[in-house]
Amino acid sequence: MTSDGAGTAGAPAVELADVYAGHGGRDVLRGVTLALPAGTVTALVGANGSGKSTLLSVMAGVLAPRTGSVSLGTPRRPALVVQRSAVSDALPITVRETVEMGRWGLRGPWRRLTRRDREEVGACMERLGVADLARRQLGELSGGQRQRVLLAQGLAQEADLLLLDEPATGLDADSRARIGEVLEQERARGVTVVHATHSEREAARADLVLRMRGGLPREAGGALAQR
Ligand SMILES: Nc1ncnc2c1ncn2[C@@H]1O[C@H](COP(=O)(O)OP(=O)(O)OP(=O)(O)O)[C@@H](O)[C@H]1O
Repeated sequence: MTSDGAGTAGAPAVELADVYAGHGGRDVLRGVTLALPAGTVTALVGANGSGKSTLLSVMAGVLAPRTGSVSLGTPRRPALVVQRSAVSDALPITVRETVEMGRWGLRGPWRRLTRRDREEVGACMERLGVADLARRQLGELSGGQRQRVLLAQGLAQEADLLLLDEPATGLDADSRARIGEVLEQERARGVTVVHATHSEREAARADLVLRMRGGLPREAGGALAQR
């Protein structure tokens, strides 16, 4: 796979070179080479099990490639927002505490949050429409509410690279629209966004579409489809 737009929209935010990676000794990604331009939105599409989450984990640095290299164009850590099903219902934690955890990478877990941290946490909850749930336990929320809280936590990290695993799957129309707006806002701020999706409509709004098949992103959506 190549990303023809890499030279036109600035330096790559993330580059993979001949990456093989997987789980339990079985490769899911098989020779992935790509460069995603900074400040763009990329949609990752493909069937269940095609490797979208695996690719996001490799970009986030939480899954090491067996071979090949991953380089990020920014010294700041990327923010990875996992699917809500990957987070235990049993965690005794409130919505506000969950979003505050997004600041730990900036402050460290045991340091008091600053006023600016608290303001940013509040702003992120507002953006995702979960501010009125701040005192509720994460485990007692609906799936869609929890997904929005996890995205708020991702935003609170103020990362340059935002990696989202199906952020809008299973959400109602209003919530999907809200998340679409948030992705646009992040892009306008210069953040590079990569999101896995099963929605062709959501994918059509992205600058670049990568279709996972056979362990490779097979298609670049006709190079970088500038909007
Ligand atoms: N932690 C794990 N341990 C073992 N195998 C895994 C693990 N995570 C994923 N896999 C396997 O890796 C393959 C790719 O999974 P991955 O979750 O990356 O696909 P996906 O495209 O994100 O799927 P979906 O659309 O269902 O979320 C699948 O065969 C899956 O069973």
